[in-house]
Amino acid sequence: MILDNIAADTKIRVEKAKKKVPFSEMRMQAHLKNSNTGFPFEKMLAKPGIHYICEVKKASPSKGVIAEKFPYLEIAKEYEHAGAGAISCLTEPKYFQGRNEYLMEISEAVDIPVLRKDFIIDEYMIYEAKVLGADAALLICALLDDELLKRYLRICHRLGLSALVEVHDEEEMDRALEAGARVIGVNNRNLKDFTVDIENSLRLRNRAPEEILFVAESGIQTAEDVARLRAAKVNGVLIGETLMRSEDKKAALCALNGGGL
Ligand SMILES: O=P(O)(O)OC[C@@H](O)[C@@H](O)c1c[nH]c2ccccc12
Repeated sequence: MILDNIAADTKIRVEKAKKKVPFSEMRMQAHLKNSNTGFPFEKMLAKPGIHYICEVKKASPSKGVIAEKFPYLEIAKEYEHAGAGAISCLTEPKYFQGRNEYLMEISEAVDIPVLRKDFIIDEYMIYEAKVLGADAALLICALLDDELLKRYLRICHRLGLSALVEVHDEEEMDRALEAGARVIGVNNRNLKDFTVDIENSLRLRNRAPEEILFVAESGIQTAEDVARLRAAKVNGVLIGETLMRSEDKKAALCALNGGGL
C-alpha cells in the first residue's frame, strides 16, 4: 500500500536529518521553545461553528501536481485573510513535494495556528515540528501502534503542540480515543484505492464523545458537503485540493461556507 512506501521513505529521510541535526540536539532545541502555548489549534476548533483548516499542498500521490505555480507564502496569507482557522502545511518531499522550510516560513508569516502535515514515524519529527514553529502535528493512527501513539501524544502535549490524530475507521477511532487523543481527524480518503467518501466522517462522528474535537479530512468540494458536516457538529474541515485549485481563495472559502465567512 502507498502508506507503507511513504513510511519507508520517511524513515530514510529522518535518518538523513539526524545526521545533520542529531536527535539530542533537536530535542533540546524543541525544549528551548515556549511550551506554554495554550494550544491555539484546539482553542480555535473549540469555538462555536465549523472552522476551516486550509492546506498548502503542491502535489499528492493520488492527483500528481496540483499547483504548478506554488507561491506558498502568498497562499498561506491568502487563506488567513479569507478567514481560515488554521493552515495545514505538507512537509513530505517525495510524494507531496513539501518542504520543512515551507512550514517554518509560513508559521512566521501568519498569526493563525499551523499544522505540520507529515508521516510521523519517529519522535524526532515531533521535536522538529516544534522547532519549525508548528502549533500542531498530524499523527496517523495507521502508522503507529498503541504504545507509540500514546507516547507521541504525550510528547506533543508536553511541548505545547496539539496532535491531530488521523483515523479511517471505527477500530482506529477507538484506538485514538483510548490513547488519549483530544483532536481526531477522520480521513475520507481510502488510502488503498484513493476513493473519497465524506460519509466516512458522518458515520464516525457519533463514535467520539462531545468533548473530543472532530475534524473531517479530504474530498470536501462543495457548500453542500460543508453543510452536511456542519449539521453533524463537526468542528473543523481540512481542505486541500479544492482550495489549491481556486484562483480566488477568499471567494472559494466564502462559497464553501454558503455565501460568507
Ligand atoms: O486535498 P483534499 O482532498 O482536500 O485533502 C486534504 C487533506 O485531508 C489530505 O491532504 C490528507 C489527509 N490526510 C493526510 C495525510 C498525509 C498527507 C495528506 C493528507
